[in-house]
Amino acid sequence: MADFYEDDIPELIEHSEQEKEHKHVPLTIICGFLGAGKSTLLKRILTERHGYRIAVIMNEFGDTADIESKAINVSSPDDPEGATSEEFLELANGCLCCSIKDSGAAAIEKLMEKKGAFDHILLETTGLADPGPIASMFWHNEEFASGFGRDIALDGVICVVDAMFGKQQMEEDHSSDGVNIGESLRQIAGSDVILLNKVDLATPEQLFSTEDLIQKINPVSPIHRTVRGQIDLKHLLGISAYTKPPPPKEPSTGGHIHTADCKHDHDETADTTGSTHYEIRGISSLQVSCPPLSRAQYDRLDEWLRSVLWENRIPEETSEPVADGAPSLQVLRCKGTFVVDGVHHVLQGVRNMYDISELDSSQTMGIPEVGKVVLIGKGLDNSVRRSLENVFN
Ligand SMILES: Nc1nc2c(ncn2[C@@H]2O[C@H](COP(=O)(O)OP(=O)(O)OP(=O)(O)O)[C@@H](O)[C@H]2O)c(=O)[nH]1
Repeated sequence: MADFYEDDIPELIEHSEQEKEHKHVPLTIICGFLGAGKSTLLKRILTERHGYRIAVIMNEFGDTADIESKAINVSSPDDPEGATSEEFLELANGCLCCSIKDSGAAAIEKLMEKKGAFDHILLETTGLADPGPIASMFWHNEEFASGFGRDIALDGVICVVDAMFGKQQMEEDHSSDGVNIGESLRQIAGSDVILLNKVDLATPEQLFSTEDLIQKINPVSPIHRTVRGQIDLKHLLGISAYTKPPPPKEPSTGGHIHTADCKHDHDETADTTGSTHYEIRGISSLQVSCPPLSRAQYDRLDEWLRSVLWENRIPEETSEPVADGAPSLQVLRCKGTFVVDGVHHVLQGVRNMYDISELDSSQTMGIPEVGKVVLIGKGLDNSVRRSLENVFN
């Protein structure tokens, strides 16, 4: 799959009224660390009675050369051995299992011919570690959206993390050398929900320290502790992560709230504005409070985002800072909510695409006037934080 950074600068997307009314099938991407429990989660979804009609695509996506055939034996009364699950298999619980030896795009095209037989698509990205390019494809890719993709809407990205080995996997990620961002870190950064799975095998200290690390990388996405992927599907499906404001941060299941009394490390700096900055192995996250904005400040914020997301530089810098051939400032994911002239807005971004939409008053209950902007990526140091804060001054 082509590197998104090599593509031309995209246009900010405008949505027509007709497009807004078009009924889409939501799609959820599942990524996760090796052996973390992705297949176990999918098998559970395919075999349990949950009342959802879900189509699951189990395949390596986007790689037509060497497609991994994923052996999940899904049995049903008609097919006790799961022998025919390599094509389409309609299961007793209403799920549609789609495990075809074909490119992911073709699989989805075939699936969409059965539109109406299911109401949600789950896509497992087995061999493809970084969910970002796939999320970009389903989210506002004009070329894709003019084909069968126009019937699909990206609902969210889920990352399954091994509670026992996840921290070690992140710390040993060899590609996180300061220039390239490690794959496991990209998965955490690009996800909207994180399942900390296999908690039955981990010690309380392992759970806390792994959650702590995940939160440093991605401070906005909820973390749920699971055993064999057991979780109410309402936390995974229908979350509208790309249209709704980021959820208020809840403590992970298990209830660990970070305080000054914590025994484990918090490599974070906080200032009086409520901004926080975390950094680990080449990837960092930046969270900046956003006061109610005037129209002029909003325009400045839009300009700032274009500079950072499209040109990999803050406006104060005249050229893109480069480290060993790669931009030293790169944003993988951004989210935000803020008020402009009394109207709530939501910012969503995947790599260098972003979208700012207005919320109507029915959606703004409980959302505070003081908003926030969260960026996750590389090179998000104090100069970036100060530059963003200047926009609000
Ligand atoms: N004890 C325990 N074992 C689990 C849990 N979840 C999954 N497993 C086991 O862990 C192993 C790996 O699980 P999979 O679901 O195959 O993991 P995966 O992420 O699909 O693996 P890859 O596709 O190879 O990356 C299997 O033997 C599962 O039975 C859990 O919560 N607790």
